[in-house]
Amino acid sequence: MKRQLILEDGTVFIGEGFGSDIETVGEVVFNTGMTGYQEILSDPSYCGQMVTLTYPLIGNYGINRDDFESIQPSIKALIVREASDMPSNFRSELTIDELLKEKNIPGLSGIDTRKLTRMIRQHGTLKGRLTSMDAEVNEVVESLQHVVLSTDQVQQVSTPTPYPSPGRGKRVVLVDFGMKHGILRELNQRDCDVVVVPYNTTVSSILALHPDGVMLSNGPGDPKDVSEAIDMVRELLGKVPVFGICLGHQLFALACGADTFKLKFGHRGSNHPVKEITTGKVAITAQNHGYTVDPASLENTPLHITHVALNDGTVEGLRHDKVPAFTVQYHPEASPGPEDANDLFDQFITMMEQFLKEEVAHA
Ligand SMILES: NC(=O)CC[C@H](N)C(=O)O
Repeated sequence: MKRQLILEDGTVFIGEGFGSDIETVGEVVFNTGMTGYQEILSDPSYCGQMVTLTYPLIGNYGINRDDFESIQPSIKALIVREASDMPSNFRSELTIDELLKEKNIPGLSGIDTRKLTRMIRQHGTLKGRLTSMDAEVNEVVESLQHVVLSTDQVQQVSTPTPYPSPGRGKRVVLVDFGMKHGILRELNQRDCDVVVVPYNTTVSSILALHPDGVMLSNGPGDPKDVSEAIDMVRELLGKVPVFGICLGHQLFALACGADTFKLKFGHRGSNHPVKEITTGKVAITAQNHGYTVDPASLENTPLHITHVALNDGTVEGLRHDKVPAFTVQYHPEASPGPEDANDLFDQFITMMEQFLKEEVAHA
């Protein structure tokens, strides 16, 4: 059935509906990955966003059991050029239409996603409503101009209670701001004894778990909306090694006195080159973020930049000068995307080992 995407600037895209037929409002963003739609649509960092994919054919290898990045996808809508209803892959169990119906997520296909992406690149991300053909465009545009998008996405996707993911190696408390499964997978692969905790866990509750290190996960929304986590990170620094990814990186920067701001249209894709400053080494990375750390705000902080984005020069990695803590804006857990930066998890293990040795030496 026909369905329309109405943007806050009055642009209307008419296409074919698939998935659920509910109406929805959200921030429209684009992702440039050529594959990885299953991981993208289940990445909790997209909570509250309608995602358009620039690659034209989506769903052609189906949906499988293994590639989800969360149990309950939280994207508002999926917007594609063509949704395949004839997937071909030995792992495929569902079509993309079947998955979106099951998860109550609406989809729109058959629109010019290149045009939509160019508009977002020109104007910045836009609010939009995906609705039936009955909706009156002027009324929707008027209402979109007043819509305030939610600011509690982390609360919506974080685990409500702690849970273990046992191992025999280093004890890592993983603070879940909307964690992708990939982060847990990387820690488990290194035999870490992981305890996943809610976003608003206090430092004393974290330390009561006797962690060797703390991981700050990725997550949706503006990092400034999670002020309790900023205070928590500040208090944690120096007591235990810290590694942060994406939202975790932004919270670390804010906790150390730096600032963040919203990019015009963000970085979302699987092929973003990032340079490590000390070695000059370039990694092709998976990214999904709308906010970034302001480099000018780092001046009077104990932080230095370790990585930069080669596309636009924005900050991609930070390290604390005095205590064991480092973070990256990109996704070393990949899923989807290249695994070039995977060794950051090994660096975290080394940092925890080093910290333990120093503690023993000082005891
Ligand atoms: N993937 C993430 O953790 C994203 C962080 C933050 N929500 C942003 O958009 O910048």
